[in-house]
Amino acid sequence: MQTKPKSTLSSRTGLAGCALAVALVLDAALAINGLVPERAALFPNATAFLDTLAADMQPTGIAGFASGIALTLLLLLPMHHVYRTREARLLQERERLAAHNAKLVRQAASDGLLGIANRREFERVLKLEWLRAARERQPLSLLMIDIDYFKRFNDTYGHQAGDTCLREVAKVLRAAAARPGDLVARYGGEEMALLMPHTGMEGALRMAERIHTMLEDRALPFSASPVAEHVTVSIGVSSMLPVRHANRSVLISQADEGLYAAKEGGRNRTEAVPNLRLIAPEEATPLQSASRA
Ligand SMILES: Nc1nc2c(ncn2[C@@H]2O[C@H](COP(=O)(O)OP(=O)(O)OP(=O)(O)O)[C@@H](O)[C@H]2O)c(=O)[nH]1
Repeated sequence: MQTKPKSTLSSRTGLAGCALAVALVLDAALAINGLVPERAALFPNATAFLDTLAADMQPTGIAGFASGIALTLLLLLPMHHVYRTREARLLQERERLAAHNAKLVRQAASDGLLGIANRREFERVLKLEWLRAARERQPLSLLMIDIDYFKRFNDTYGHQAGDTCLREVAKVLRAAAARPGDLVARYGGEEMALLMPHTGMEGALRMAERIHTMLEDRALPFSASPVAEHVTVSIGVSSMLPVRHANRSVLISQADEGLYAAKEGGRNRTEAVPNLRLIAPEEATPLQSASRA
């Protein structure tokens, strides 16, 4: 004896699916037989096939509908898998390109030999920091650092040793300038620059002294140097309170002047030309006026 299937959601859905399938098949059969009779004569086998299919669909019921679902899933699952795999591959590729792009940006901004910022990056950051300092009414300082008698160093030890020396000095500068906003850059040849936002003349002079001390401790041998047994540098310092529309190149030219004075004064030393106050007096806060007095 046959038991009646329980009226569950799945059996009702199965029946609905079956009814839909039958309806579709009958509709197709009617279309061939009724709507286009002259053409139906050309497809007697098709009509017979549809009749058989419609007849077959009825007794199979839920099983027919389930197998339809299974067939659909069998087709959809591999498609889903292909889609997910392709999506994962695209994500990987996007991450790889982003990393490569970041590397290119870093390379474009840094000096290939020393691994510090290059001149172009220095100019870019100087512009930003100048405007920021003007907006925030904060001092901006710059050290221009030049290795003493570097031509003689190259002549004595060779160019490769000269390159190593440059790298070591750059390392010392990076170690000395520990604040996140500080920027160490190769300004040209054996001349390097250290830009220090939020730093006044006093802090800049302290930083210069720290560099001399660290180089003394590092003691890179330079027996042919007329000023010491080790590699030394001369440093020019400039520090100012920028205003937005003033020419920022004055920060560089003042540091250059200081550097020239340090060289003239015997090298292995720091010189600073008097602080040029670029901030307009009416813009200064009482605190700044006091610190500048
Ligand atoms: N090895 C090496 N040498 C460089 C590099 N860039 C510049 N130089 C050398 O640095 C030297 C700079 O010499 P000068 O400008 O005459 O100055 P100096 O000999 O350091 O003398 P003072 O600065 O007056 O103490 C030159 O011999 C350049 O060839 C570099 O990337 N590698």
